[in-house]
Amino acid sequence: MIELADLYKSFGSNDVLRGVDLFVPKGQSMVVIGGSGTGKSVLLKSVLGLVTPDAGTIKVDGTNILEQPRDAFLARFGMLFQGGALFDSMPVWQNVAFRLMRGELKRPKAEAREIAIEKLRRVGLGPDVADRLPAELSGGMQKRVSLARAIAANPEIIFFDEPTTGLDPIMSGVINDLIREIVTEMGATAITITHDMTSVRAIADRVAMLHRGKVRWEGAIGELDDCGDPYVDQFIHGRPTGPIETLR
Ligand SMILES: Nc1ncnc2c1ncn2[C@@H]1O[C@H](COP(=O)(O)OP(=O)(O)OP(=O)(O)O)[C@@H](O)[C@H]1O
Repeated sequence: MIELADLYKSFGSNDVLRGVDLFVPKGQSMVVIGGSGTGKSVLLKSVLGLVTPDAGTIKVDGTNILEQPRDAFLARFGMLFQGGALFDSMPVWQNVAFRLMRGELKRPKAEAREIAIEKLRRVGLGPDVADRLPAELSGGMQKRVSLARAIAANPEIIFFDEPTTGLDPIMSGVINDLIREIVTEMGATAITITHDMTSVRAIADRVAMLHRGKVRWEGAIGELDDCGDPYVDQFIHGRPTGPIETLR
């Protein structure tokens, strides 16, 4: 369970988060939508400890993680970064096993490799991929490798940052389905940021829309289309006119 309460963050005069409240029940998949620059990444980075909020609390299973050393929390956590963020000079299996080869989760090398190969299989990649370099793979395959890395340490909490950016619609569908399957299978609590409405529908149990530094609407995916909020309605249909101001 992840609970953000009254979260504030400004950069100079730019008030990005202005009292964000968000509750993600254990084992549920929350997708955060909202226009460019509304603070979706800042929100995720706050939970990760990469950004320090100015005010508010972030509780994971009831503990305010802003007051705790972050290491214990990060060990329970997996992340699929936008763009994949693989290490070019490392073979695929070492990318997948990265966190199993150092720090708190360290395993013997042979075991780490075995886990990496098993996770690669889970995302539809054969053992032949293990010793290749990321640059030798297609974008879709790299995304699968990143997904395998995100789940390598069997995390209880997973964040997906724009998981389908740069992929063709079919590969996006494959990645969305994999994310949904894996989150369900692992019983993980997930937060995904995306602009891709197909992803939203494939991945979400619940949806939250950020607008002007607050959660404008939050509800079950089944309620999204008929939620009656004009901001949500404009966003999900991609209408250039409506209450959300746009630069033309
Ligand atoms: N480290 C930082 N220093 C200064 N400003 C920042 C920093 N990180 C984010 N911002 C600002 O915070 C605002 C929100 O950025 P953020 O990346 O969270 O938006 P987003 O909703 O994820 O957008 P997109 O959908 O385009 O990725 C932007 O105005 C951005 O310039």
